Amino acid sequence: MIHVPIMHNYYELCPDSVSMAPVPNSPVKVGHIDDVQELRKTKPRTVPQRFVRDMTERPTLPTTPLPPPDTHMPVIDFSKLSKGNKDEIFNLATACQEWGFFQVINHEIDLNLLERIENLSREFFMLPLEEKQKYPMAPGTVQGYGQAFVFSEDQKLDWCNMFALGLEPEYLRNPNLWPKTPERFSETVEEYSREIRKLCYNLLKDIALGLDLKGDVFEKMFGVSVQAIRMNYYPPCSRPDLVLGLSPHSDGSALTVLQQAKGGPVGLQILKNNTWLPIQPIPNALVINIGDTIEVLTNGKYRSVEHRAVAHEEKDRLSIVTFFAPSYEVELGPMPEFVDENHPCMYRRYNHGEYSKHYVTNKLQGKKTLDFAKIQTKNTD
Ligand SMILES: COC(=O)C(/C=C/C1=C(C)CCCC1(C)C)=C/O[C@H]1C=C(C)C(=O)O1
Ligand SMILES: O=C(O)CCC(=O)C(=O)O
Ligand SMILES: [Fe+2]
Repeated sequence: MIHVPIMHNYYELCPDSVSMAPVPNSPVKVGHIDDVQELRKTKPRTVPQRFVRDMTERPTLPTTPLPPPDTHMPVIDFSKLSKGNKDEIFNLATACQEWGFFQVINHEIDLNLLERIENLSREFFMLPLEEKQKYPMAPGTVQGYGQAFVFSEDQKLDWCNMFALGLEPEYLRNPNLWPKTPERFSETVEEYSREIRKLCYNLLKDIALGLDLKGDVFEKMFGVSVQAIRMNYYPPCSRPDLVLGLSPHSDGSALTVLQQAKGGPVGLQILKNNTWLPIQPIPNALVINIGDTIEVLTNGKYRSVEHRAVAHEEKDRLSIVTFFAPSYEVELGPMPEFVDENHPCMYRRYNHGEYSKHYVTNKLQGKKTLDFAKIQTKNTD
């Protein structure tokens, strides 16, 4: 039996993969990070320089009319998957291969639960700053209230406040970071997480079937899966054309589940055919995306797609994101089913705990984090 300590920061978060011992802290100098909600309260017409992106990074903002229908993210009907509908499994496989993203409707999660988590998340972000700062995200760490993925004083900041918690396995939890207000916050997070976990296992089963694998292959492989939740709050910004809500990245998970709060503006954009495509939310649907783990396991057949969030001039936006990943003890690499002479092995084998440590100790920068696992091919030009 392995005993894993309670982990409070990113160095401790991933124990040494061999000894499972925590590795010592390292101070990270990130400079002053303005709280964007507080900045917004002063309604500045200019945004602080630290949020202003270089020209090449500035967003293209959603235009009217909206993009044509063939650029709409696929919609998967979970009630059909539940009945074992082969056509829907095929649609899911196509969505994973061609988009890396899809929206799930009829997901069987109580809409009242989605509404409750949304309301409680919003209530949390609306608390006074001093209250939220009782659960601080320490510099360089990813849990608590603040800005994650900031590692230097000159790094540009996202126009976003985050609140994140590690949920499973138990050792990821830091009880000091679980808010006492709003009331029922913690119980609702627990209930929500159980439902999302079920959805993830079900989707992984259908993803496996769509790949001609056994339905339980991922569940068996993942061991005691890692699960984390992050609430992202994007206040309105007077210059959304200059800032990013969330920097471009792919998710280091196997699957990510994104709930976009009702009534919010379009904010999520995914990189498709080298163009940033805004995603129109479908009411009550959940957005699912393929993370780096599935890209590696399928040897790149299914890819984790780069995405980002943009801010809006007048409206705020709230998203609730679940990251679902294998146990940190699991060794990953392309499955033999996806490697042959036409599909050479593109990723090395590695320990997911090591990948996680690498992921959370580097800034979000497109798909750069996955270089950790890529086998570098020689450039013959
Ligand atoms: C953008 O992706 C993330 O923020 C993220 C972080 C997840 C985590 C927490 C918020 C707290 C507990 C640790 C954990 C790293 C899971 C993505 O999660 C992915 C990335 C890796 C790697 C992973 O295992 O899940
Ligand atoms: O808020 C969003 O739409 C995107 C969130 C996201 O990509 C993330 O938290 O990893
Ligand atoms: Fe993401």
